Amino acid sequence: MAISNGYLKNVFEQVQKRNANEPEFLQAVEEVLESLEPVVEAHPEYEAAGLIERLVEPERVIYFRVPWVDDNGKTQVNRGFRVQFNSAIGPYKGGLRFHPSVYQGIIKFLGFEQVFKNSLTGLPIGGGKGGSDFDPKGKSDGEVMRFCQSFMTELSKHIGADTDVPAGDIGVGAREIGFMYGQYKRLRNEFTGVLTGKGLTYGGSLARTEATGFGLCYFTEAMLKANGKSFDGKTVVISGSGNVAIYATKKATELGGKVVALSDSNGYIYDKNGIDLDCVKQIKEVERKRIKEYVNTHPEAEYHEGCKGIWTVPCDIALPCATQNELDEESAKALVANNCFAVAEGANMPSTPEAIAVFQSNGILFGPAKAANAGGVATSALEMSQNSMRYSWTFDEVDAKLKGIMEGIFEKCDSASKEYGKEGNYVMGANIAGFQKVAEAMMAHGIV
Ligand SMILES: NC(=O)C1=CN([C@@H]2O[C@H](COP(=O)(O)OP(=O)(O)OC[C@H]3O[C@@H](n4cnc5c(N)ncnc54)[C@H](O)[C@@H]3O)[C@@H](O)[C@H]2O)C=CC1
Ligand SMILES: O=C(O)CCC(=O)C(=O)O
Repeated sequence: MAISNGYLKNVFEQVQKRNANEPEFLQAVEEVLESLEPVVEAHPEYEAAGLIERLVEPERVIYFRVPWVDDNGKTQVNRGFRVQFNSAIGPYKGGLRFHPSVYQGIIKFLGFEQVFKNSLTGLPIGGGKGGSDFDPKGKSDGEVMRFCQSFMTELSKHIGADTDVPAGDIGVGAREIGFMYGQYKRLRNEFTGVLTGKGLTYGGSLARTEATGFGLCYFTEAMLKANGKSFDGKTVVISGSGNVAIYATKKATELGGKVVALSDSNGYIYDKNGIDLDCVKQIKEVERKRIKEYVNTHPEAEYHEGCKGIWTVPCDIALPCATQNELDEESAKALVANNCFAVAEGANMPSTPEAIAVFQSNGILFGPAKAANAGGVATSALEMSQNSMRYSWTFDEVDAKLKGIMEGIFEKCDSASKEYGKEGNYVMGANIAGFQKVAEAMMAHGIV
């Protein structure tokens, strides 16, 4: 599909010119603008207000030096970013990613997607994202701490509980959030909900750790139910083995599915008996080792080098939970050939546009990331609410709210797809439903 509406086409050409070296950002913008054609045609006032031109431009991009000293006494310098994309409906909200592949284009694509995702949750949160090209892999706890302290020393000038509330993403888990929170508190002398994903002893929410993976399964369950299907007795393949993949595995199993494969950036494991999640958690969360360790204690399982091969494992339901563009056209065709009937994205933008086209033309139920993985940020917003109230809900209370939010998101995607004559196209549904609230707020605020 290409953009045919003249106004949107012009805007996209301008975006291409201005961001020529940021292919991931262009990919994310193009998909949204394609979806918005019927909405923009129904609302000529958006063009008059330059709404789409403003929507594709971040409100603010912060780029900073992060110097730190390694265990050998050598000074290292990384790049830090925070993209405050859109605050029309609430304070900027979105994770921080620490990975060597991070550059401005990755953070901009993530920040842009976050705007629509956060809107879909129905909660008052705007969109932002940040991170660094720092690689926590192979670093000591002391090195990670010194990096996090340096990163927060600059970031603290730009964030706040009512301004911008970062959280985790790839490479940023409980350890990193703890170090950053400690530094923020020390610099500002404030105990405040400035980060989410915090530890339970200092303001974190129960169920935030599980939320993205659980939420993905709640969304998928709602999508399956609306189409007369369920997880029960189904074979499931999940890529990644980090926070999202681990808790998606847990919930998919609780819902009756059998998860037979997981991966990391080196390769994938296949266990026909169903993945032993305690073993994966020990390898990934405690020992911080590679997924191939799994076969040492599970000789009946297989390990294969290279992460792309995971999509050739026969399954009914596929949940990509690793990283952007990990599932390409060839992988999508392999899933179709093996009779996979549903794909839902736990990672951000894991399927290439060509892969999505394969799913859609083969009638595969497809839950796009903005909708399907919104459970993490939704629960972060619940953490913000609990921090403001100086109160903590129980695990079951948070989990029940999360489930309700994910079912609500599916409903929004489904009804927007129907309203615009594209029933079952949840990509369009998510983009349109996420856009509507942001657009109305931006129109109300005038040209800002
Ligand atoms: N943590 C959260 O709450 C949320 C995360 N996400 C997205 O979910 C994805 C995963 O994030 P987390 O689980 O939080 O990160 P994580 O750092 O806990 O885990 C990432 C996992 O993906 C693996 N990985 C990285 N590149 C890979 C590749 N090319 N092939 C296979 N595996 C690969 C890593 O080895 C690691 O196991 C990312 O796209 C992130 O943006 C989306 C919504 C919320
Ligand atoms: O919990 C959050 O604020 C952010 C989660 C996130 O980074 C995401 O939704 O991609």
